[in-house]
Amino acid sequence: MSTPHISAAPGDFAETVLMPGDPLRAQYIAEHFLDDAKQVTSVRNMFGFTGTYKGKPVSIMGSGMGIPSMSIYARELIVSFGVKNIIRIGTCGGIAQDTKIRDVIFAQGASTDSNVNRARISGYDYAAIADFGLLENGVRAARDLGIDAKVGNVFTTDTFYQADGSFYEQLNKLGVLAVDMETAGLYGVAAEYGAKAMALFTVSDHVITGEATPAEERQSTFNEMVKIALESI
Ligand SMILES: O=P(O)(O)O[C@H]1O[C@H](CO)[C@@H](O)[C@H]1O
Ligand SMILES: O=c1cc[nH]c(=O)[nH]1
Repeated sequence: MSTPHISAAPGDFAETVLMPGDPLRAQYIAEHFLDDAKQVTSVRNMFGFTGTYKGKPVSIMGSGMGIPSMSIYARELIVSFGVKNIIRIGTCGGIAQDTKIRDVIFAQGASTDSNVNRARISGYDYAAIADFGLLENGVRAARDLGIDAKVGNVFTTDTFYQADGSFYEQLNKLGVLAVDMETAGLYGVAAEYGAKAMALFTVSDHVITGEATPAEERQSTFNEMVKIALESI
């Protein structure tokens, strides 16, 4: 079976798919964390893999950057490949003062400057939220691993390079923890097509203080988040 953006056979994807933005991270996770991983799609180099983690089937696939890219893959995975749970594992920019680089953040809800969710309900605001069960399992897995993760509202933006940095101060005043570029779209697609979704991130940089994770540390902090996501399944 093929969709415009995924070339795989029926049954090639597990019911649960972990989605980092970067397809090479998907490959890294498949190679380092899964048993018996096999590549199931590579259209546009958006690699997808299926294997097992502690005996449980799981797939990993890149989402690309931004709501449009994530929405295409999430919709095709759910509607055409029977995927039931999508867990985004990404990086984010910290906003809240007590959000530090390397922290792990769970997106309980995702506000956005995108119009995609309003378009789903006649122009009204839609509260894009994580599936509670996936969120609960994720937070529990983090606790069990001794990782002090934060849980709260994030902001999904279409604009990585904001014209006016004071925008982040407004988000900060409203208690928004961090910024990413896919989560509100993922939560909307999952709701529309009857699947479950949840997102967690590693803070790679702080958009107010300018602090950033040194390149050599990015992999190890990223690994912690992957472990949380896999243990939560
Ligand atoms: O690390 P990923 O998952 O790609 O996530 C973040 O990084 C990208 C921007 O650099 C955006 O996709 C943003 O959401
Ligand atoms: O979307 C993102 C991800 C990381 N850092 C940012 O500033 N934005």
